[in-house]
Amino acid sequence: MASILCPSLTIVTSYASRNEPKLVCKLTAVTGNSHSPLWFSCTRPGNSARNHFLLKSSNGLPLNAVSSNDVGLAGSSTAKEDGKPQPLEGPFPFPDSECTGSNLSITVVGASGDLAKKKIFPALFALFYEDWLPKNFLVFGFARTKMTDEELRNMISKTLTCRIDTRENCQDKMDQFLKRCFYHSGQYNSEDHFSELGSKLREKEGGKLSNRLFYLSIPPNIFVDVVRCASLKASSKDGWTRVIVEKPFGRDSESSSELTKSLKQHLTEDQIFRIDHYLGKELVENLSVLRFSNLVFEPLWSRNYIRNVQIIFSEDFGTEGRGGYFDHYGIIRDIMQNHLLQILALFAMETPVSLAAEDIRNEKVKVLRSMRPLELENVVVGQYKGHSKGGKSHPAYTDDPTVPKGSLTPTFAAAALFIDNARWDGVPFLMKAGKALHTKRAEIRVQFRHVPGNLYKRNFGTDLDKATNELVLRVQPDEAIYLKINNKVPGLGMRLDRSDLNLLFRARYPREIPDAYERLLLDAIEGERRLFIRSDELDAAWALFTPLLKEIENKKIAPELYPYGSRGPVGAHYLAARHNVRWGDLGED
Ligand SMILES: NC(=O)C1=CN([C@@H]2O[C@H](COP(=O)(O)OP(=O)(O)OC[C@H]3O[C@@H](n4cnc5c(N)ncnc54)[C@H](OP(=O)(O)O)[C@@H]3O)[C@@H](O)[C@H]2O)C=CC1
Ligand SMILES: O=C1O[C@H](COP(=O)(O)O)[C@@H](O)[C@H](O)[C@H]1O
Repeated sequence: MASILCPSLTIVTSYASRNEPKLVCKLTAVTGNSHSPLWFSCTRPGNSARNHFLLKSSNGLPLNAVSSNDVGLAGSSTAKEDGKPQPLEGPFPFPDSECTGSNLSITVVGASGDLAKKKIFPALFALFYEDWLPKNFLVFGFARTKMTDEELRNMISKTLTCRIDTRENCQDKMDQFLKRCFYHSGQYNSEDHFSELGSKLREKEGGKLSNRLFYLSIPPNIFVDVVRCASLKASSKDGWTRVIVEKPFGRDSESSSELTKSLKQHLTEDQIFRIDHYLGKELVENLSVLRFSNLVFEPLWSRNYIRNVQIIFSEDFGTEGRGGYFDHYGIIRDIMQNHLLQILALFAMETPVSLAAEDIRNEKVKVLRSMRPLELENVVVGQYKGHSKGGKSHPAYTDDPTVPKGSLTPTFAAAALFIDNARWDGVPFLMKAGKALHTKRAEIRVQFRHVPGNLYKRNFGTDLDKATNELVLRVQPDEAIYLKINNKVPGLGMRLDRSDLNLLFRARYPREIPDAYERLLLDAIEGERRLFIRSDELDAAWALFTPLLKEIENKKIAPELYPYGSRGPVGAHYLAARHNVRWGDLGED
């Protein structure tokens, strides 16, 4: 029995959040302005647990409703400056509901590129596969490369995968998905070509109300052209238009604010979704849950109990194939200024007023603005050199033909940062990021202070640091949260040992963890901005790093060379030692 009473009852798009149990759908029926919650069984013919309508977004706003912030382009928006959720006032449009038959069109600009193939199309398919996309959706690829729809489908099909636990209908689902994929070839700065795209979108949308999402998976020098052409010629006339922008968002404060200014000539801030895919990673989402929903952590979350925090990123491969891009940016811009700094801000923020996007982003900005300017003496830079191991030889960074000979661009950096506020005064936040290291890993390590007057002091030997508790959030691979504690070795003597209280996600939750791009695409579709970067966050992040980057470049600081596949430059250890810190990842492979 289908129990969605669509046309006869005006139902606000207040959907059960994707984070809530899916078997119960809470619908809000509206008569005039009053909201009367109703409980519906969401059974549909041939239903499965995943076939439910998703009836409330996680920020409490009507899911997929066209917010007044979204409609139209710059100038026509009535967005409130503080970005607070708008009060719920009827009547509400239902742009993505089955009730209105409205349409969602997603255009991947740069569809022929690496990121599109590797991440975006597979993430869209995964969302479709798991029934997260609205009933009427279209995917368009746009790029200069000449391709037919069929060729695009063929290209995409090579990277689609199904969730392990529900493999049965995989091929069917792929076929259904690919039928919704189309391609248009054009120049990125041609209004005519975007006008053609707009016509094709209209034709496929079949006159339904349309919401349009553009994903800019292209080099940054063409962002503004695309936004101009798309907003003039291919934006939605009756629904929302949103644009996901990939990093890099400039390479310093000036270029970043120039980019923001140019984008805002065509879009309102609420239409711009600046993506940082680390914010979409499962364990980064879990950081706030761990802290704010467990009594045992939040009281310890300050200088009173935390000795230092380490945010570590390493890759066991070099810039293979991306040397040209990378040399213009370097590891500080590529990883630290965005991914690691975003994690730091989430880690260190005060409790937000609510989980609403603006409340969280307000707190993150405060952290970024409280940070002490980064000094060169608190930074170590490195670059990998060629190395042979086990009969295999690995090239140096400067062996990459797309990298200028003699390049000083860092492929490794370590930094000590400080937040000059009451909670974190004096606590070193150490960051380390590097390519071509011995392992691939991203983690957050929290080292706690020594136990005052520790009764077991003499059982630890001379190195009390080794006996302090350490909390580790392993973002990847093998997502885990573990806490290092001290315990007694069983037996008649009193020997102490260190063990892990270990939540290994793969063991506890056998289901595959969604890719970060799935979460972020879905959020953009839902209009949930919590995991996207607001322009003032971006300004604060650049304000912190720009003077340091300029100093490194002006002074032509030579990076310390480290062998491909090693643990990076020793300078990183001296830096940590100067702040009485020992890198927590040293003892682990
Ligand atoms: N690849 C990755 O893992 C990651 C990428 N990013 C960011 O995502 C965006 C896309 O990345 P990626 O897919 O690797 O980029 P690509 O270099 O693969 O470029 C994407 C597409 O843009 C077009 N293009 C490339 N260079 C130019 C140019 N100079 N002028 C005009 N068009 C060009 C090409 O399409 P065509 O020739 O058909 O028009 C290409 O297929 C970039 O901003 C990147 O920084 C961010 C994180 C990770
Ligand atoms: O943004 C980037 O991220 C990737 C690493 O992403 P991950 O999800 O695979 O950890 C990095 O390789 C790339 O240089 C950088 O631009």
